[in-house]
Amino acid sequence: MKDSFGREINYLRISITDRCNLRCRYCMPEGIQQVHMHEILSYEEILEIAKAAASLGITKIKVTGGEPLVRLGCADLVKRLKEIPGIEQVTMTTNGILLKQNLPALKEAGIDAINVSLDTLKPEVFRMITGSDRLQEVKAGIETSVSGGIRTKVNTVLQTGVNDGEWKDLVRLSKDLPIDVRFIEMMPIGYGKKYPPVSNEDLKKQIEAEFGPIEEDHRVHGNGPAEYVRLSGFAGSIGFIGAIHGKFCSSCNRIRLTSMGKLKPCLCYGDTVDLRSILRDQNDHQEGLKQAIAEAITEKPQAHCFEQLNRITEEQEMIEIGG
Ligand SMILES: Nc1nc2c(ncn2[C@@H]2O[C@H](COP(=O)(O)OP(=O)(O)OP(=O)(O)O)[C@@H](O)[C@H]2O)c(=O)[nH]1
Ligand SMILES: C[S@@+](CC[C@H](N)C(=O)[O-])C[C@H]1O[C@@H](n2cnc3c(N)ncnc32)[C@H](O)[C@@H]1O
Ligand code: SF4
Ligand code: SF4
Repeated sequence: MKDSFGREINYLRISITDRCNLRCRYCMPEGIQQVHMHEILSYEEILEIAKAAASLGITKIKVTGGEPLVRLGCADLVKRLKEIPGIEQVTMTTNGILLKQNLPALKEAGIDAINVSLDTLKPEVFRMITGSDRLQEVKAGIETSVSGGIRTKVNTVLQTGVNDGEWKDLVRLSKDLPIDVRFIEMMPIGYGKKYPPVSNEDLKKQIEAEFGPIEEDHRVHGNGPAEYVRLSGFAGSIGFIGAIHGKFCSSCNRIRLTSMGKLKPCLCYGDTVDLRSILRDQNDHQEGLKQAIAEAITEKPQAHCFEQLNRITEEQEMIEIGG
Protein backbone atom coordinates (compact mmCIF):
# COMPACT_ATOMS: atom_id res chain seq x y z
CA MET A 1 0.00 0.00 0.00
CA LYS A 2 1.12 3.56 -0.66
CA ASP A 3 1.45 6.22 2.02
CA SER A 4 0.13 9.76 1.62
CA PHE A 5 3.36 10.83 -0.16
CA GLY A 6 3.07 8.08 -2.77
CA ARG A 7 5.76 5.84 -1.26
CA GLU A 8 5.14 2.11 -1.58
CA ILE A 9 5.39 0.59 1.91
CA ASN A 10 6.44 -3.03 1.51
CA TYR A 11 8.98 -3.59 4.32
CA LEU A 12 8.19 -4.34 7.97
CA ARG A 13 10.91 -4.37 10.63
CA ILE A 14 9.94 -6.49 13.63
CA SER A 15 11.77 -6.14 16.94
CA ILE A 16 11.15 -9.48 18.64
CA THR A 17 12.80 -8.57 21.94
CA ASP A 18 14.31 -5.54 23.62
CA ARG A 19 16.83 -7.68 25.53
CA CYS A 20 20.42 -7.90 24.41
CA ASN A 21 23.68 -9.63 25.30
CA LEU A 22 25.74 -6.49 24.52
CA ARG A 23 25.70 -2.98 25.96
CA CYS A 24 26.66 -0.73 23.06
CA ARG A 25 27.44 2.75 24.28
CA TYR A 26 25.30 4.50 21.64
CA CYS A 27 22.35 2.12 21.92
CA MET A 28 21.85 0.82 25.48
CA PRO A 29 24.92 1.00 27.73
CA GLU A 30 22.98 0.17 30.91
CA GLY A 31 20.70 -2.56 29.61
CA ILE A 32 16.95 -2.16 29.51
CA GLN A 33 14.56 -2.26 32.37
CA GLN A 34 13.16 -5.74 31.97
CA VAL A 35 9.45 -6.04 31.42
CA HIS A 36 7.33 -9.11 32.12
CA MET A 37 7.22 -11.56 29.19
CA HIS A 38 3.46 -11.01 29.02
CA GLU A 39 4.13 -7.43 27.87
CA ILE A 40 6.05 -8.75 24.86
CA LEU A 41 4.18 -10.00 21.81
CA SER A 42 4.11 -13.77 21.57
CA TYR A 43 5.29 -15.36 18.32
CA GLU A 44 1.65 -16.18 17.54
CA GLU A 45 0.76 -12.49 17.89
CA ILE A 46 3.70 -11.43 15.71
CA LEU A 47 2.57 -13.89 13.05
CA GLU A 48 -0.97 -12.52 13.12
CA ILE A 49 0.37 -9.01 12.61
CA ALA A 50 2.66 -10.13 9.79
CA LYS A 51 -0.27 -11.85 8.10
CA ALA A 52 -2.37 -8.68 8.23
CA ALA A 53 0.62 -6.62 7.01
CA ALA A 54 1.17 -9.02 4.10
CA SER A 55 -2.44 -8.57 3.03
CA LEU A 56 -1.70 -4.82 2.76
CA GLY A 57 1.36 -5.30 0.55
CA ILE A 58 4.22 -6.01 2.95
CA THR A 59 6.52 -8.46 1.16
CA LYS A 60 9.77 -8.10 3.12
CA ILE A 61 10.35 -8.62 6.82
CA LYS A 62 13.41 -7.80 8.91
CA VAL A 63 13.72 -9.61 12.24
CA THR A 64 15.65 -7.45 14.70
CA GLY A 65 15.82 -6.67 18.42
CA GLY A 66 17.36 -5.89 20.94
CA GLU A 67 19.30 -8.94 19.95
CA PRO A 68 16.92 -11.27 18.09
CA LEU A 69 18.97 -14.40 18.73
CA VAL A 70 18.61 -14.15 22.52
CA ARG A 71 14.92 -14.98 22.15
CA LEU A 72 14.38 -18.74 22.06
CA GLY A 73 12.68 -20.10 18.98
CA CYS A 74 13.78 -17.22 16.75
CA ALA A 75 14.65 -19.51 13.81
CA ASP A 76 11.26 -21.16 14.02
CA LEU A 77 9.63 -17.72 13.85
CA VAL A 78 11.63 -17.00 10.68
CA LYS A 79 10.34 -20.23 9.18
CA ARG A 80 6.73 -19.41 10.01
CA LEU A 81 7.04 -15.83 8.73
CA LYS A 82 8.32 -17.22 5.45
CA GLU A 83 5.25 -19.43 5.16
CA ILE A 84 2.87 -16.44 5.15
CA PRO A 85 1.41 -15.93 1.66
CA GLY A 86 2.87 -12.77 0.12
CA ILE A 87 6.02 -12.68 2.24
CA GLU A 88 8.93 -12.96 -0.19
CA GLN A 89 11.91 -12.32 2.06
CA VAL A 90 12.75 -12.61 5.73
CA THR A 91 16.12 -11.26 6.81
CA MET A 92 17.77 -10.63 10.18
CA THR A 93 19.99 -8.00 11.80
CA THR A 94 22.07 -9.36 14.67
CA ASN A 95 25.13 -8.55 16.73
CA GLY A 96 26.50 -11.95 15.64
CA ILE A 97 27.39 -13.30 19.09
CA LEU A 98 25.01 -16.26 18.86
CA LEU A 99 25.06 -16.55 15.08
CA LYS A 100 27.43 -19.46 14.61
CA GLN A 101 25.37 -21.84 16.74
CA ASN A 102 22.07 -20.63 15.27
CA LEU A 103 23.11 -20.69 11.63
CA PRO A 104 22.03 -24.27 10.82
CA ALA A 105 18.52 -23.59 12.16
CA LEU A 106 18.30 -20.22 10.38
CA LYS A 107 19.38 -21.80 7.09
CA GLU A 108 16.88 -24.56 7.57
CA ALA A 109 14.23 -21.91 8.22
CA GLY A 110 15.08 -20.29 4.88
CA ILE A 111 16.54 -16.97 6.07
CA ASP A 112 17.27 -14.81 3.01
CA ALA A 113 20.09 -12.62 4.34
CA ILE A 114 21.83 -11.67 7.57
CA ASN A 115 23.33 -8.34 8.63
CA VAL A 116 25.91 -8.47 11.41
CA SER A 117 26.86 -5.36 13.37
CA LEU A 118 30.60 -4.97 13.82
CA ASP A 119 32.15 -1.60 14.64
CA THR A 120 35.75 -2.62 15.24
CA LEU A 121 38.31 -5.36 14.69
CA LYS A 122 40.22 -4.52 17.87
CA PRO A 123 39.30 -6.42 21.06
CA GLU A 124 39.98 -3.41 23.33
CA VAL A 125 37.82 -1.10 21.21
CA PHE A 126 35.10 -3.78 21.03
CA ARG A 127 35.12 -3.89 24.81
CA MET A 128 34.92 -0.10 25.01
CA ILE A 129 31.97 0.11 22.59
CA THR A 130 29.98 -2.97 23.65
CA GLY A 131 31.15 -3.68 27.21
CA SER A 132 32.05 -7.22 26.15
CA ASP A 133 35.02 -9.41 25.19
CA ARG A 134 33.12 -11.48 22.64
CA LEU A 135 34.60 -10.06 19.42
CA GLN A 136 35.82 -13.49 18.30
CA GLU A 137 32.28 -14.86 18.45
CA VAL A 138 31.03 -12.07 16.21
CA LYS A 139 33.80 -12.74 13.70
CA ALA A 140 33.04 -16.47 13.80
CA GLY A 141 29.38 -15.64 13.20
CA ILE A 142 30.23 -13.63 10.09
CA GLU A 143 32.57 -16.31 8.74
CA THR A 144 30.02 -19.07 9.35
CA SER A 145 27.28 -17.08 7.67
CA VAL A 146 29.42 -16.39 4.58
CA SER A 147 30.73 -19.94 4.31
CA GLY A 148 27.17 -21.21 4.80
CA GLY A 149 26.20 -19.38 1.61
CA ILE A 150 24.01 -16.73 3.29
CA ARG A 151 24.02 -13.22 1.81
CA THR A 152 25.88 -11.40 4.59
CA LYS A 153 26.45 -7.73 5.30
CA VAL A 154 28.40 -5.98 8.01
CA ASN A 155 26.94 -2.87 9.70
CA THR A 156 29.44 -0.39 11.11
CA VAL A 157 28.72 2.83 12.99
CA LEU A 158 31.83 5.02 13.12
CA GLN A 159 32.49 7.24 16.12
CA THR A 160 35.04 10.01 16.16
CA GLY A 161 38.09 9.13 18.22
CA VAL A 162 36.82 5.62 18.94
CA ASN A 163 36.81 3.52 15.77
CA ASP A 164 36.88 6.08 12.94
CA GLY A 165 40.55 5.24 12.37
CA GLU A 166 39.60 1.67 11.44
CA TRP A 167 37.63 2.37 8.25
CA LYS A 168 40.38 1.00 5.99
CA ASP A 169 40.52 -2.34 7.79
CA LEU A 170 36.73 -2.56 7.83
CA VAL A 171 36.54 -1.78 4.09
CA ARG A 172 39.14 -4.51 3.45
CA LEU A 173 36.79 -7.11 4.97
CA SER A 174 34.95 -7.05 1.63
CA LYS A 175 38.10 -7.49 -0.46
CA ASP A 176 38.37 -11.27 -0.29
CA LEU A 177 34.96 -12.18 1.08
CA PRO A 178 31.68 -11.53 -0.78
CA ILE A 179 30.28 -9.40 2.03
CA ASP A 180 28.99 -5.84 1.87
CA VAL A 181 30.45 -3.55 4.51
CA ARG A 182 28.06 -0.69 5.29
CA PHE A 183 28.78 2.48 7.17
CA ILE A 184 25.80 3.84 9.11
CA GLU A 185 25.79 7.45 10.23
CA MET A 186 25.00 7.77 13.93
CA MET A 187 21.43 8.98 14.43
CA PRO A 188 20.32 11.23 17.29
CA ILE A 189 17.98 8.67 18.84
CA GLY A 190 18.43 7.83 22.53
CA TYR A 191 22.08 7.56 23.50
CA GLY A 192 23.01 8.27 19.87
CA LYS A 193 22.36 11.94 20.66
CA LYS A 194 25.63 12.01 22.61
CA TYR A 195 27.78 11.14 19.62
CA PRO A 196 28.03 13.24 16.44
CA PRO A 197 27.83 11.32 13.13
CA VAL A 198 30.91 10.72 11.00
CA SER A 199 29.95 11.95 7.52
CA ASN A 200 29.61 9.24 4.91
CA GLU A 201 30.25 11.85 2.20
CA ASP A 202 33.72 12.53 3.65
CA LEU A 203 34.30 8.81 4.11
CA LYS A 204 33.49 8.11 0.45
CA LYS A 205 36.20 10.58 -0.62
CA GLN A 206 38.71 8.97 1.74
CA ILE A 207 37.87 5.50 0.46
CA GLU A 208 38.35 6.67 -3.13
CA ALA A 209 41.71 8.26 -2.27
CA GLU A 210 42.89 5.06 -0.57
CA PHE A 211 41.45 2.29 -2.74
CA GLY A 212 41.02 3.94 -6.16
CA PRO A 213 37.92 5.02 -8.10
CA ILE A 214 34.57 3.90 -6.77
CA GLU A 215 31.88 2.81 -9.14
CA GLU A 216 28.20 3.09 -8.23
CA ASP A 217 26.67 -0.33 -7.72
CA HIS A 218 23.01 -0.39 -8.74
CA ARG A 219 22.44 -4.09 -8.13
CA VAL A 220 19.86 -4.91 -5.48
CA HIS A 221 21.64 -5.75 -2.22
CA GLY A 222 18.74 -5.66 0.20
CA ASN A 223 15.56 -3.80 1.02
CA GLY A 224 16.98 -0.94 3.03
CA PRO A 225 18.20 2.59 2.37
CA ALA A 226 21.90 1.87 1.72
CA GLU A 227 23.66 3.10 -1.43
CA TYR A 228 26.41 0.82 -2.67
CA VAL A 229 29.69 1.30 -4.50
CA ARG A 230 32.21 -1.17 -5.89
CA LEU A 231 35.97 -1.07 -5.65
CA SER A 232 38.15 -2.68 -8.27
CA GLY A 233 39.30 -6.16 -7.23
CA PHE A 234 36.89 -6.41 -4.27
CA ALA A 235 34.60 -9.42 -3.86
CA GLY A 236 31.95 -7.46 -1.95
CA SER A 237 30.62 -3.91 -2.09
CA ILE A 238 30.74 -0.95 0.26
CA GLY A 239 27.42 0.50 1.43
CA PHE A 240 26.51 3.84 2.93
CA ILE A 241 23.51 4.53 5.14
CA GLY A 242 23.78 8.28 5.34
CA ALA A 243 20.76 9.01 7.48
CA ILE A 244 22.07 12.49 8.28
CA HIS A 245 24.23 13.63 5.34
CA GLY A 246 22.37 11.65 2.69
CA LYS A 247 18.77 11.81 3.84
CA PHE A 248 16.82 9.03 2.09
CA CYS A 249 13.29 9.59 3.44
CA SER A 250 11.84 10.30 -0.02
CA SER A 251 12.36 6.62 -0.86
CA CYS A 252 11.29 5.23 2.52
CA ASN A 253 9.50 1.89 2.20
CA ARG A 254 9.07 0.78 5.81
CA ILE A 255 7.20 0.63 9.11
CA ARG A 256 8.42 -0.82 12.42
CA LEU A 257 6.86 -3.05 15.05
CA THR A 258 8.24 -2.91 18.59
CA SER A 259 8.40 -5.98 20.79
CA MET A 260 5.48 -4.63 22.83
CA GLY A 261 3.29 -4.38 19.78
CA LYS A 262 3.49 -0.70 18.90
CA LEU A 263 3.64 0.07 15.19
CA LYS A 264 5.92 3.01 14.40
CA PRO A 265 5.44 4.91 11.16
CA CYS A 266 8.86 6.62 11.41
CA LEU A 267 12.12 6.20 13.32
CA CYS A 268 12.26 9.86 14.31
CA TYR A 269 8.89 10.36 15.95
CA GLY A 270 7.24 8.86 19.01
CA ASP A 271 3.82 8.35 17.42
CA THR A 272 2.68 4.74 17.36
CA VAL A 273 -0.40 2.66 16.71
CA ASP A 274 -1.09 0.05 19.38
CA LEU A 275 -1.56 -3.35 17.76
CA ARG A 276 -1.25 -5.39 20.94
CA SER A 277 -4.52 -4.04 22.33
CA ILE A 278 -6.27 -5.08 19.12
CA LEU A 279 -4.88 -8.59 19.48
CA ARG A 280 -5.79 -8.85 23.14
CA ASP A 281 -9.07 -6.89 23.35
CA GLN A 282 -10.86 -7.37 20.04
CA ASN A 283 -12.54 -10.37 18.46
CA ASP A 284 -11.89 -9.92 14.75
CA HIS A 285 -8.13 -9.50 14.92
CA GLN A 286 -7.33 -9.54 11.23
CA GLU A 287 -9.80 -6.79 10.31
CA GLY A 288 -8.76 -4.61 13.27
CA LEU A 289 -5.07 -5.13 12.53
CA LYS A 290 -5.46 -4.28 8.86
CA GLN A 291 -7.26 -1.04 9.66
CA ALA A 292 -4.64 -0.04 12.24
CA ILE A 293 -1.67 -0.87 9.98
CA ALA A 294 -3.29 1.06 7.12
CA GLU A 295 -3.71 4.00 9.50
CA ALA A 296 -0.01 3.91 10.45
CA ILE A 297 1.01 3.81 6.78
CA THR A 298 -1.31 6.67 5.90
CA GLU A 299 0.06 8.75 8.77
CA LYS A 300 3.72 8.16 7.90
CA PRO A 301 5.56 11.48 8.08
CA GLN A 302 7.34 12.81 5.02
CA ALA A 303 10.82 12.83 6.57
CA HIS A 304 12.87 12.82 9.75
CA CYS A 305 13.97 16.02 11.46
CA PHE A 306 17.35 14.84 12.78
CA GLU A 307 18.84 18.22 11.86
CA GLN A 308 16.55 19.90 14.45
CA LEU A 309 17.00 17.95 17.66
CA ASN A 310 14.17 19.72 19.48
CA ARG A 311 11.65 18.41 16.93
CA ILE A 312 12.53 14.73 17.45
CA THR A 313 9.72 13.19 19.49
CA GLU A 314 11.02 9.61 19.74
CA GLU A 315 11.95 8.96 23.37
CA GLN A 316 12.64 5.26 23.20
CA GLU A 317 16.15 3.85 22.87
CA MET A 318 17.34 2.24 19.65
CA ILE A 319 17.40 -1.14 21.42
CA GLU A 320 13.62 -0.87 21.80
CA ILE A 321 13.06 0.23 18.21
CA GLY A 322 15.37 -2.27 16.51
CA GLY A 323 17.35 0.16 14.36
N1 LIG B 1 16.87 6.88 9.27
C1 LIG B 1 16.63 5.61 9.01
N2 LIG B 1 17.60 4.70 9.23
C2 LIG B 1 17.33 3.43 8.94
C3 LIG B 1 16.11 3.03 8.43
N3 LIG B 1 16.13 1.71 8.25
C4 LIG B 1 17.34 1.29 8.62
N4 LIG B 1 18.07 2.35 9.04
C5 LIG B 1 19.42 2.32 9.59
O1 LIG B 1 20.14 1.35 8.91
C6 LIG B 1 20.60 0.42 9.85
C7 LIG B 1 20.78 -0.90 9.19
O2 LIG B 1 19.57 -1.52 9.00
P1 LIG B 1 19.50 -3.07 8.84
O3 LIG B 1 18.68 -3.62 9.93
O4 LIG B 1 20.84 -3.63 8.70
O5 LIG B 1 18.71 -3.32 7.52
P2 LIG B 1 18.44 -2.52 6.20
O6 LIG B 1 19.65 -1.83 5.77
O7 LIG B 1 17.19 -1.72 6.35
O8 LIG B 1 17.98 -3.67 5.21
P3 LIG B 1 18.72 -4.59 4.16
O9 LIG B 1 19.49 -3.72 3.26
O10 LIG B 1 17.60 -5.26 3.46
O11 LIG B 1 19.49 -5.56 4.90
C8 LIG B 1 19.57 0.47 10.96
O12 LIG B 1 20.08 -0.01 12.14
C9 LIG B 1 19.34 1.92 11.05
O13 LIG B 1 20.41 2.48 11.77
C10 LIG B 1 15.11 4.01 8.24
O14 LIG B 1 13.99 3.77 7.82
N5 LIG B 1 15.43 5.28 8.55
C1 LIG C 1 19.48 -1.66 17.39
S1 LIG C 1 20.47 -2.91 16.65
C2 LIG C 1 19.40 -4.33 16.79
C3 LIG C 1 19.95 -5.59 16.18
C4 LIG C 1 21.20 -6.20 16.77
N1 LIG C 1 21.25 -6.17 18.19
C5 LIG C 1 22.43 -5.54 16.19
O1 LIG C 1 23.18 -4.89 16.91
O2 LIG C 1 22.60 -5.68 14.98
C6 LIG C 1 20.39 -2.59 14.89
C7 LIG C 1 21.40 -1.63 14.35
O3 LIG C 1 21.17 -0.35 14.88
C8 LIG C 1 22.39 0.33 14.92
N2 LIG C 1 22.26 1.48 15.80
C9 LIG C 1 21.99 1.49 17.12
N3 LIG C 1 21.90 2.75 17.59
C10 LIG C 1 22.13 3.56 16.51
C11 LIG C 1 22.17 4.98 16.34
N4 LIG C 1 21.95 5.82 17.34
N5 LIG C 1 22.42 5.45 15.10
C12 LIG C 1 22.62 4.60 14.07
N6 LIG C 1 22.57 3.27 14.17
C13 LIG C 1 22.34 2.76 15.38
C14 LIG C 1 23.36 -0.74 15.41
O4 LIG C 1 24.68 -0.45 15.13
C15 LIG C 1 22.85 -1.95 14.64
O5 LIG C 1 23.56 -2.09 13.41
S1 SF4 D 1 23.26 -2.14 18.85
FE1 SF4 D 1 22.38 -4.20 18.94
S2 SF4 D 1 23.95 -5.30 20.08
FE2 SF4 D 1 24.33 -3.21 20.55
S3 SF4 D 1 23.16 -2.79 22.42
FE3 SF4 D 1 21.91 -2.22 20.64
S4 SF4 D 1 20.64 -3.98 20.32
FE4 SF4 D 1 22.38 -4.66 21.55
S1 SF4 E 1 13.62 8.53 9.13
FE1 SF4 E 1 11.44 7.97 8.91
S2 SF4 E 1 10.81 8.63 6.86
FE2 SF4 E 1 13.05 8.71 6.95
S3 SF4 E 1 13.69 6.76 6.07
FE3 SF4 E 1 13.60 6.47 8.30
S4 SF4 E 1 11.53 5.77 8.78
FE4 SF4 E 1 11.54 6.53 6.70
